[in-house]
Amino acid sequence: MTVRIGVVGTGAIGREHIERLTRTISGARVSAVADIDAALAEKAAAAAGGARVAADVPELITADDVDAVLVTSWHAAHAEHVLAAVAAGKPVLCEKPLATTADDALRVLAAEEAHGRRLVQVGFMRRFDPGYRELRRVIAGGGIGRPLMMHCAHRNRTQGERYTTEMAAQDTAVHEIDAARWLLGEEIVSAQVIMPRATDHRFPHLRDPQFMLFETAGGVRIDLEVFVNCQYGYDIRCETVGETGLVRLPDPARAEIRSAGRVGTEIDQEWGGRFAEAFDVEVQAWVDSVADGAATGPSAWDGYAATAVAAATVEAQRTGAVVDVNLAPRPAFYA
Ligand SMILES: NC(=O)C1=CN([C@@H]2O[C@H](COP(=O)(O)OP(=O)(O)OC[C@H]3O[C@@H](n4cnc5c(N)ncnc54)[C@H](O)[C@@H]3O)[C@@H](O)[C@H]2O)C=CC1
Ligand SMILES: O=C1[C@@H](O)[C@H](O)[C@@H](O)[C@H](O)[C@H]1O
Repeated sequence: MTVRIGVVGTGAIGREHIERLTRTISGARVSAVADIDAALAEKAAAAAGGARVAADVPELITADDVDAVLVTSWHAAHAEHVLAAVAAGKPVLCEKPLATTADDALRVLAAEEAHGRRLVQVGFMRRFDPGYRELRRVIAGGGIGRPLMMHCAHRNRTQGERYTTEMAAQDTAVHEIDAARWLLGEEIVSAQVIMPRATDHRFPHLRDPQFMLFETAGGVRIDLEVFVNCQYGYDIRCETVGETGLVRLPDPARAEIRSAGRVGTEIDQEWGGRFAEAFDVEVQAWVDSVADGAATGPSAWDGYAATAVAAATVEAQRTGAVVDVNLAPRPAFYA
């Protein structure tokens, strides 16, 4: 079976996923695309080798030539697009975040549960990265004893003018929020944000960098530096300290260069390069799950829990206080 995919949003990651689906992934093809920017949609359709441009998003989602939906629109539109896919009974891979408010994410949970079968996978691709998988194996296997603390950093080279202070939580930190929940097997119960001196290399409206502090239900403390205009590259760090040792995310394997009196390796510049393998594995697993008729991977519950923590982090940015995260009870459907 070839899964026919409709892509909503043909910006940066939409185009990367279209190329991936067209050249790398087996068992799928992009049959239709939609974007509010018609010129971008036309270009993406051509790159997909003959996909059509849908009249609009609802037409794409309900079309007969679309078996499954890939949502790569802006974060604030995700919940609406996922709800439309669930209403049409179609599997959907939604780039993170699932939503920007906990209430919107809860609407997705309710709709999926009413449908009666899992349809939603959220694009937390770190769960498919070999380094993160190794971290999880070591922690779950007791290799560092009981985890106590986690130190993380999420650095982007630069961010454009559209990027806001809130997005540091909703769009950027949400990766580490999900990864911490997944690595530790515990929910996050509070968030706090401390603002260091701001870099001059940013648009004036943005607070950058930010220190975020989280606590899990079991008392693990997590510190996360989000610095999205660090200038030097795309740098993702994660170290978990346990009672008997620590485990640290490896840098991706890169050849060692010795030249001009120095020894070193190249630093990735963008997310697309750093997580290329993880994206390939993630999207292939999603396509396979659609063909098998049984959703796997990060669920709508994971999307909701991460959104709720990110929303508390946005409140903490504004107030400077420690903000509690009060998750709704986890439905048996997501056990
Ligand atoms: N997993 C990861 O590492 C990454 C995830 N993302 C996520 O992917 C999403 C898209 O990010 P980018 O591609 O960087 O943004 P982008 O701005 O380059 O592309 C988004 C596209 O969606 C379109 N769009 C927005 N709202 C729409 C609507 N209501 N209907 C139809 N089209 C709409 C825009 O016109 C634009 O072409 C974001 O949620 C972001 O968080 C982005 C980059 C990396
Ligand atoms: O998901 C991503 C972007 O949306 C986000 O804006 C960046 O900060 C992240 O590094 C990238 O992985």
